[in-house]
Amino acid sequence: MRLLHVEDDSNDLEIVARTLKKRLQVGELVAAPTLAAARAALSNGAFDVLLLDLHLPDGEGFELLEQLRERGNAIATVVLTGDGEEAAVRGALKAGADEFLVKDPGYFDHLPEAIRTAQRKAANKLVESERRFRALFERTPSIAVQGYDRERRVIYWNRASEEMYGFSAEEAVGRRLEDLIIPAPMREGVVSAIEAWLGDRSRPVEAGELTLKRKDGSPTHVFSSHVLLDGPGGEPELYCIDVDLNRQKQAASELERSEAQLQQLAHYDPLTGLPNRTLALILLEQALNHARRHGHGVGVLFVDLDRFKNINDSFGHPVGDELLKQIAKRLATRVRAEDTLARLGGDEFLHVLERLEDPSEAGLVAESLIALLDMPFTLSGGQEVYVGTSVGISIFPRDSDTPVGLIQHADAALYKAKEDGRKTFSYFTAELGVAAQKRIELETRLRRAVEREEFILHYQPKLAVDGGRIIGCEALLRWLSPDLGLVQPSDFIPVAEETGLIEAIGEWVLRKACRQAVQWSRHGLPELDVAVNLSARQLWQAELPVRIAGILHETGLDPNRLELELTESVIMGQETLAAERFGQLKSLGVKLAIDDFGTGYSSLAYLKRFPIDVLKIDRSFVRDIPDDANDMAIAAAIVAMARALRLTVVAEGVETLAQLAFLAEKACYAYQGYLFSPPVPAEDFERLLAADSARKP
Ligand SMILES: Nc1nc2c(ncn2[C@@H]2O[C@H](COP(=O)(O)O[C@H]3[C@@H](O)[C@H](n4cnc5c(=O)[nH]c(N)nc54)O[C@@H]3COP(=O)(O)O)[C@@H](O)[C@H]2O)c(=O)[nH]1
Repeated sequence: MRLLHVEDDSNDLEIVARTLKKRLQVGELVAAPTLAAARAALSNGAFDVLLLDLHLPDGEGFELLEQLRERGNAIATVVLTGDGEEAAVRGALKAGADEFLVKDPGYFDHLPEAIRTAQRKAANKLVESERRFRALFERTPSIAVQGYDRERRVIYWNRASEEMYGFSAEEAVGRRLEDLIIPAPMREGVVSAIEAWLGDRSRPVEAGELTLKRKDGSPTHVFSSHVLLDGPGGEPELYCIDVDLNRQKQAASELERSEAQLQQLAHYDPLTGLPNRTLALILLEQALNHARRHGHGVGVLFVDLDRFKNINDSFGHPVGDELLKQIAKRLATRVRAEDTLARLGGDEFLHVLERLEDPSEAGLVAESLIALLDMPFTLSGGQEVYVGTSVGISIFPRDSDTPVGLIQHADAALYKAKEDGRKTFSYFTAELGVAAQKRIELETRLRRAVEREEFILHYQPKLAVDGGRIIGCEALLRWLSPDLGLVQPSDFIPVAEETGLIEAIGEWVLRKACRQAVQWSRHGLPELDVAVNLSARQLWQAELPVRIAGILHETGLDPNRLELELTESVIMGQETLAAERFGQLKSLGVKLAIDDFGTGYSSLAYLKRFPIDVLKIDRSFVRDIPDDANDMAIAAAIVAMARALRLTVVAEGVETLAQLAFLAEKACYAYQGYLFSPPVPAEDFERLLAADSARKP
């Protein structure tokens, strides 16, 4: 056993030496009267036991304990203290001492026992800390720890090192560092840096990024840190701690990728790849700033597809998506490098024209976009579909100087373009702004009206031209608004259509009319047909047939007594889809009527394609009978055509006896109009019906 006794009292040194030689197997006992002497002794060789007086002429014993701890030196240490130095003892034990002995008069006698206890504790501590650190090093993933002896031979190689460098611990232990993982050009430098460190501990090998090599020769990027420790017997051991930068770089690039993905999702429409509304607003803001600096205009084109919803509802969303992609691609062919094309959502696109010299340029672009989308699209299923386009235009700085304002105004102009008959464009005007504001207010009120069911139905009788008996009625919607009073359908149905509220309202109308017809029958009145108007949006609702079937079932109305009125314009340009939808409705057993006939195609071939039961002559052809020969000819032709096709023909808007006489002469089957009665509330209609049924045949 080698023992170092650090003590400045020569008397004590002598007695301790004598005592220990007698009672312990001490091979060598080195006395150090100062801390400096102790440090020198420790650097010249390893000791098994340290006896340390805490108060020395050149400092406190704690300093030595700290130094030993830093170097990982595990000498069994007994501190020698004066009486009453409990705090110092606690500090020494904390700093790494294993045992203490108070220097009272007989303390020499207790020294051997204290040394043995310290040795036992130090050994246990070593075993325990070794176990902990081994487990830690072994289990830490992606931190490779390797230990090397003075000759740079591997003495320790943890699991992460196996993974990082490809050598198993078995393969690595005993081999030199430079032969394992150091690329040839670095070898000399690494060896000399380590040699220098071993020779002078104040010149450590710097930590840093290195490119080392794996077993298969491939490079690996690591951040390498190094420590020099005293091994058993005081031999230096070099430990390298390498962090895998490949993984970190991979993680960093994954993070970058996710961030880019997030950016993409936040700013681009995933379907078309075009900028979305958020990015469109940002780009428009930039365009406005640029325009302000250079004193030119910006055109904002709100592009909206006509009847896209029909395609979505009829062919399904995947087909709708495919079409939108094709539309986006086609639109993109007209976008100049400095301009922006964005998808705002649904079937709405935004085209921003920068460097606008004159507002008329925006109109020219709008015209070309409308023509571009007017050409058919061929879907992957082979279907050829047509979509019309309408465009609303606003101009910076004339109409607004904010992105939101410009988009809102372009939207208001779009509304006007749609009103003007679609496939057209319209510029924003101040009057449109007022109209748009009014529309928004109406929309808010209408939403409330749906929730509160502020609607009622009026019924207009349909009469046989021959004999004048009531053969049916048309249910016509009215809105009893608490703020606006009685609102006519022409004042709110377009907004209900635009906003989709018509779907809920239309369902209410159907249910109410069917229920009413059943109620009249229950009151003993004749069983009449009841006609209900269906809007375009309702017709293309995918679930419409199921809904109607449900209402018929729920109310108990014979399907044959329900007549669905559709205008010609709903069908125009959508003949294939319409034929399919009409077939579905017909299979429910209901009747189908074409309303406002004569205002659209009005062709025989077209009529033959659809399973129609009733033709209604638009009142514009009836109004000027008997003064307008042309209208009379048209009305007569429609009656003849309907009869040839065995369709029931009904003339609308009959106000005079002359009109009725004309219709009778042409053998028109039925009529409705103010001549007999305007649309009236259910109770009034019931009275009309009761009076009619009381009439003699
Ligand atoms: N989708 C739905 N649309 C509906 C519903 N209810 C009505 N409507 C649509 O509103 C349009 C206007 O309806 P309304 O103001 O009720 O006008 C009807 C009659 O009052 C009017 N009429 C009837 N006879 C005469 C007449 O002799 N002279 C004259 N000037 N007007 C008359 O015609 C309208 C009925 O027309 P039609 O529907 O074409 O048969 C209306 O056109 C509906 O489209 C609804 O529930 N859903």
